[in-house]
Amino acid sequence: QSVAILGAPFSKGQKRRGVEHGPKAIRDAGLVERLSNLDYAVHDFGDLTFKHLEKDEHFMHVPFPRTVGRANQLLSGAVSGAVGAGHTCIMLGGDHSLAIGSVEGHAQQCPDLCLIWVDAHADINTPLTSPSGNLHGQSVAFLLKDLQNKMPEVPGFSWMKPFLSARDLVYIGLRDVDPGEHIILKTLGIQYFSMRDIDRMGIQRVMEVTLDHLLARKQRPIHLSFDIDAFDPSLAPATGTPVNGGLTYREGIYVTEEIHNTGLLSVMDVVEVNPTLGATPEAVEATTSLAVDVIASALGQTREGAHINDTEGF
Ligand SMILES: N[C@@H](CCCCC(O)O)C(=O)O
Ligand SMILES: [Mn+2]
Ligand SMILES: [Mn+2]
Ligand SMILES: [Mn+2]
Repeated sequence: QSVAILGAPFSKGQKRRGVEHGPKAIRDAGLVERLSNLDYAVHDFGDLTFKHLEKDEHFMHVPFPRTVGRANQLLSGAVSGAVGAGHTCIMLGGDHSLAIGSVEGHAQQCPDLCLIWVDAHADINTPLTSPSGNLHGQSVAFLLKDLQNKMPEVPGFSWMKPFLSARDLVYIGLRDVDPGEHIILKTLGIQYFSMRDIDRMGIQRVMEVTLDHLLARKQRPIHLSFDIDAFDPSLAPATGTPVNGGLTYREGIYVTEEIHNTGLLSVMDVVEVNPTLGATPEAVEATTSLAVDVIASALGQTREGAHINDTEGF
């Protein structure tokens, strides 16, 4: 069992400073040690170096399209390489625009992958529907084949083409969806579980239906794209777009335990941790240690404990 850690210190998918410090903050919360204790061979590939392109005019109201596109092209190669080398890959953001490169690179190795998007937001705006222009709210639109007749050619993204089918995607945690996103979710018939659905069904049933929807026909690699703002802001305050009424700690851990138990997790993104946005050092620490907890849970840490055969003293 080997896990590769890839840091992606990148923030240009949105306008707030600080999210580029996410990878270091998550590492400083003890990620490598926690994973080593789980019996993984941990390969920390360090942080990617992203170039800020000089001339990078807006595309419509979309800022930094070429910088974001280039960053994702670089990340795609790194994720493809890590997966190709046989590692389970943990991508540390950085803002959620990084999922474009992460999922694309994963799909180069695993074209039949399925995507579980855990987030308060759908991140499925096109440049034409986006209220902000920020690319971290448009990531999924760049991945979906079903949206291509609705997507303009955005400068910086000519290196990729959409590969994902709407039926291979499930959302968990939605509670702040724009009108343009809602019509896309409905029109494409995308399977989603909003916070209301979680309230009605309970997280156990949500995971049952999610994994059945994605895996019943055929077992295949899972890409888990986990936006820390899926959690309630009381648990993850140090993030750029907090929304009240999010996942409890136990719901988030249950999601990752169930994904681990499929044995199919191949790449996990953990994004939108912004250590400069915590009101106190304790708020930052709560957010970064939560990120480490969900990664450890996705990689097999269990709440009931675990042992190896010749456990000490028994
Ligand atoms: N839907 C909003 C907010 C996106 C939030 C991005 C990330 O935190 O999920 C937008 O498109 O600007
Ligand atoms: Mn900074
Ligand atoms: Mn997101
Ligand atoms: Mn979000």
